[in-house]
Amino acid sequence: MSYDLKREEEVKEYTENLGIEYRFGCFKEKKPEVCHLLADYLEAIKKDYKKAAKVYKSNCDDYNYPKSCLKYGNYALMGRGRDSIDQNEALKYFEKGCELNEPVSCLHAGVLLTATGPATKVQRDVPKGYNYLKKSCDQNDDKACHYLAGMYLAGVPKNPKDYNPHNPEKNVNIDFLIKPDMKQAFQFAKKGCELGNIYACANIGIIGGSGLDDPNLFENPVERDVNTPYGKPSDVLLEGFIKGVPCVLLARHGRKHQYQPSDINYRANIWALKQVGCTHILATTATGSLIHQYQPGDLVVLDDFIDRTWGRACTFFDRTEGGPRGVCHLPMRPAFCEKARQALLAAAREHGHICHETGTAVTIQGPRFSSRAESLMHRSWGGHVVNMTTVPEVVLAKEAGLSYAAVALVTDYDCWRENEQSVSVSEVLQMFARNIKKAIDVIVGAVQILAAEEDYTYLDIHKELVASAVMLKE
Ligand SMILES: CSC[C@H]1O[C@H](OP(=O)(O)O)[C@H](O)[C@@H]1O
Ligand SMILES: Nc1ncnc2[nH]cnc12
Repeated sequence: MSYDLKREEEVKEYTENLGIEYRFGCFKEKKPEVCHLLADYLEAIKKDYKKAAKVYKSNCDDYNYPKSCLKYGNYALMGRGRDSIDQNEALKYFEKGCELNEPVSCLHAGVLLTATGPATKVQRDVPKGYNYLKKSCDQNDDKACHYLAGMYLAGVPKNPKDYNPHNPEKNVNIDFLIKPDMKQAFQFAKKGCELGNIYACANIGIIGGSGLDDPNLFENPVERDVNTPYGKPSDVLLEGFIKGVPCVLLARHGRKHQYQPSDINYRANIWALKQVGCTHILATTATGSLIHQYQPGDLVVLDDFIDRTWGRACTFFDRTEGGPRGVCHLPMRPAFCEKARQALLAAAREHGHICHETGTAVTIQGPRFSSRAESLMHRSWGGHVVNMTTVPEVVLAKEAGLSYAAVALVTDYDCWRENEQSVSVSEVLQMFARNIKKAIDVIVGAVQILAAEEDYTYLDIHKELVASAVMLKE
């Protein structure tokens, strides 16, 4: 029989019949999956939580139906369909659901057994709770993986009262049931992220340029030696957390600054960061100023570039084995991700650093600096700063569908000003060293801002743009 669900009477008749069918399947045919549907029906259509609770409970007790155990556990936790809240009763049902391999039950059992605080009525049992959480994460529950990452990140103290959440250095001598372990934390966060939990992701790649080749951004970083279809990146990746956000650090020129700008494997650098799960890249770059107003020591959040490089591999779409297929004609306006740019700017402002909102970088081939005539020409073209690395890095990050932005530190006035010495390496490095704190403040602040963002749709837009730019003739 078919129903016209636009007509009220027919909707009523349909739902009544549904109830009859479910009752029959549950009580007469004794089918646990139908009993669960009946309880859902009582809950959602009839809003009869007492009856729903009864059906979930008996379907768990008598038929061992895992989803009903989870549901009844939730009812006990919320006091729904019952006279009161009972965390221990909830735990009993979550544990049973977990033993029946229901991953969300494992998550809830694990959280109840490991949680602390005045509202907790369950006897804390961290090893047992850990096993439940691990089982849940192994069964691909993203929240359990994220929760485990948090446990390893901060460590789980034997006595929560000993723990100082505001001053982690004070915790080094306390007893831990689970010791802080960045490697484990990162692995769980990464899995949570791969399973689609954006809070576990916010995997931000940081490319440190000249002067920031080997910064001490993480406690206990984990080194990862990776390879890509395009070869090796400039150095190992350093994985760790910045204030709880999983990040990956890469030295653009290598940690010993062993690669000059045109020898950097930009493709491998970007691919490697994407490969380990980065959704964003924040980069630093030391730059010469091409205008009076941008003074040495200032920061500039780049918003455009002029490409004066040659011979650098500047696309992933070149039929490399393991790389993408097709021909990619990517629009370059805007060149940088506006969200990431705004995060850098906001972080600079928060710290009170002078930071220019926009800037066009002229990227020269190097390794030599510009001649005076070139410098004057770059000025006349509308360039604001000059460096040697933004191209093709920004282009490749965009092709990879990543959110990329760069903060430039002005280190010199290049060589266009009358009666002034030309730029030199020592000037660049000295200036960067004097201002390194600014660059670090901005990166660390932007990481926090980007990770707190709840709407990640802009990342989909980056990916869609790439997809729409590819001509596939295969
Ligand atoms: C060390 S002077 C020139 C060098 O500095 C800049 O490096 P990075 O962009 O990696 O910070 C500039 O682009 C040149 O590569
Ligand atoms: N003047 C300059 N030209 C090119 N790259 C630079 N990096 C820092 N200063 C620079």
